[in-house]
Amino acid sequence: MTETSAETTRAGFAALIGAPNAGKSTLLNRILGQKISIVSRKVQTTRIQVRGVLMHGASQIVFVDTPGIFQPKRRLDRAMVHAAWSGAHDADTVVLLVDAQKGVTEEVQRILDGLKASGREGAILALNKVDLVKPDVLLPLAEKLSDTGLFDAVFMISAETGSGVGDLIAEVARRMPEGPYLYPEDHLTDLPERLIAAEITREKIFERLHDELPYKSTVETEKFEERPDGSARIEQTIYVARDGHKGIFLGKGGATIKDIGKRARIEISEVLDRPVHLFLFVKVRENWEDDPERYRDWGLDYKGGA
Ligand SMILES: Nc1nc2c(ncn2[C@@H]2O[C@H](COP(=O)(O)OP(=O)(O)OP(=O)(O)O)[C@@H](O)[C@H]2O)c(=O)[nH]1
Repeated sequence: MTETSAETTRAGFAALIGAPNAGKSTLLNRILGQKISIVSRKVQTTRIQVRGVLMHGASQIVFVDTPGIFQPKRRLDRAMVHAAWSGAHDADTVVLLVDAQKGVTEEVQRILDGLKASGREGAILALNKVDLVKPDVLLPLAEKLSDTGLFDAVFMISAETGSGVGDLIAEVARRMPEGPYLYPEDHLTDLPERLIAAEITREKIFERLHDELPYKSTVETEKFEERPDGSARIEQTIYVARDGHKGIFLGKGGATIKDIGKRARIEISEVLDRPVHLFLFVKVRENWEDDPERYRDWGLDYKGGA
């Protein structure tokens, strides 16, 4: 090696895997200290692999936030699960996040089986949401999971409060392979800003509308213009599956869409760190879930869902 710097640099990929709602997005947002991955109380809100880059000492960790792994039924679901597993497969380190309150559910068991089948050893186990459970529940759960032989480190964390997260990061950093940095040091995410903006609007839709409707819609940033005054002009379309859904998204006198737009604009402007003018449109596009183009936009493999 011709390394001349005093300290050896390390860089690699860490995949966060877990059942839907385990807290992957919350953890990633806490680690990176900025909102980049959509968080919602509803399951399966992460459709794309969001990468965040963290510098920790001389280590650069590229985090991959995978869609929750669940039993897939529809094509889109299958593509998401496929993306989650390939994220884990390509990573240098895998962190399995388990909701300590729920314990080893059927979904968790399926992931354990998948990990075992992949032949991967030495994953990191992070028992999350420890703020919600008593210590006497945690220890037996940690033991039960350790007995699988799949993990060589266990952490008890709360992605919500940050407790234990520092130790987890230090361990991930330690496991990164030696090598040059993969991204510039100040690089936070390789998600293009237009995609971040679309994810934020999608999150506001989830907050404002309930039941199945948000799942049956998608948001795309159609135009993203930097203006001379330093602000950004963003046009987004919310695609809905049926004409009947359009009215619900618009609301009485356009009240619903206005509210979604206002909340989204405030947050997009915060995250992008400049004033934002946001224009939202609602359009019907039947079968948007079966359009290969959309899958590419989300970083998913259309055939992965075949
Ligand atoms: N009390 C508590 N709640 C948490 C913690 N971590 C996550 N949550 C909550 O759990 C819910 C799910 O969190 P997400 O981060 O969206 O979960 P996810 O694993 O990314 O979910 P998918 O996108 O569906 O795969 C949210 O309501 C979070 O606020 C924690 O440590 N403590």
